[in-house]
Amino acid sequence: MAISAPTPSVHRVAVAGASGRMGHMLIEAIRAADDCRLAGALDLPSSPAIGNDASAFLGHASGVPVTADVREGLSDVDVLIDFTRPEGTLAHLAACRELGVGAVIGTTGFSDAQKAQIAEVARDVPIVMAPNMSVGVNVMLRLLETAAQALASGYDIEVIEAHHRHKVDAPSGTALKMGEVIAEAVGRDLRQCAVYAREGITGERDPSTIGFSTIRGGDIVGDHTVLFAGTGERIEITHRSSSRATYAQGSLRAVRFLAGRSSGLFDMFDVLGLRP
Ligand SMILES: NC(=O)C1=CN([C@@H]2O[C@H](COP(=O)(O)OP(=O)(O)OC[C@H]3O[C@@H](n4cnc5c(N)ncnc54)[C@H](OP(=O)(O)O)[C@@H]3O)[C@@H](O)[C@H]2O)C=CC1
Ligand SMILES: O=C(O)C1=N[C@H](C(=O)O)C[C@H](O)C1
Repeated sequence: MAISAPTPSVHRVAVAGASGRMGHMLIEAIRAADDCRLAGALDLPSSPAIGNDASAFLGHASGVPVTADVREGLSDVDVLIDFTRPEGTLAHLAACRELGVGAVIGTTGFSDAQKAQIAEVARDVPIVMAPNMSVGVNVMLRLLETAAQALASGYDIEVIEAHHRHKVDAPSGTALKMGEVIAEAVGRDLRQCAVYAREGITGERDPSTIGFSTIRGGDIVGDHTVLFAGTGERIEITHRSSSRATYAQGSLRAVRFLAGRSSGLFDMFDVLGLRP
């Protein structure tokens, strides 16, 4: 990890997916932060927000128009925060690489090949990527490691997640990360042991599996429970988000973390000092 430019006092931040649920939350959080300034706002050409002031929804003028021109949107920027879709994030990252702009990636649903492309871009620009930017979820990931090591045999492990009706990927990126952390802690390979659906005559549960259940409905912001079900007892570890503000605040912590870094792929364990 190379150290380059001095840490700027005000971080110039662009937001991709500027009119999405997280885009709005991020623009609001940037406005409230003394050390960050909105410096770019990207959205799809089909978005009705194109050409409007990015903060118009707050009844405020930031002076930053929403644009579909990625290079224009990144022309005066230190870090891009991207909560969009995998194909959008990858297109934005190509421009970040060209322009030397860092990235905070919250988008979920990447394939392994797409994750490898992101790692490749991180050789040239600094990137924080995490399926969940909240402090609580990242602390829960550490708790899960401990619990899974202690409960590796005799306990059936199930990951249950619930999200709003608009979510397009399943299981959530957070649920998958929880599965990965648990699988590693108990010495299994998630690609071999994950069970994503059950229907019909499934047979008895294979104790080496990690099961996933997905609920979609209403305006649920994001709930994750990991169940360790033994004989005569069960442990449930749950995180519930009641506001997207935690994701936005975590993203701004990631922006600050990237200042002065010139390359490397990091996650929220690095940002929050939770790396073992
Ligand atoms: N890491 C974390 O902490 C969190 C991660 N997420 C993840 O962030 C992502 C976005 O979530 P959310 O804000 O709820 O979603 P929304 O659908 O509300 O917002 C997505 C935004 O991205 C735009 N967009 C869609 N496709 C593309 C594309 N191909 N290229 C560029 N822009 C695109 C949308 O434009 P349009 O509306 O015009 O389609 C919209 O502005 C999801 O992957 C979600 O799982 C969400 C919350 C927390
Ligand atoms: O789409 C969402 O809303 C969320 N997505 C992330 C995920 O897939 O884990 C994080 C959070 O749960 C909200």
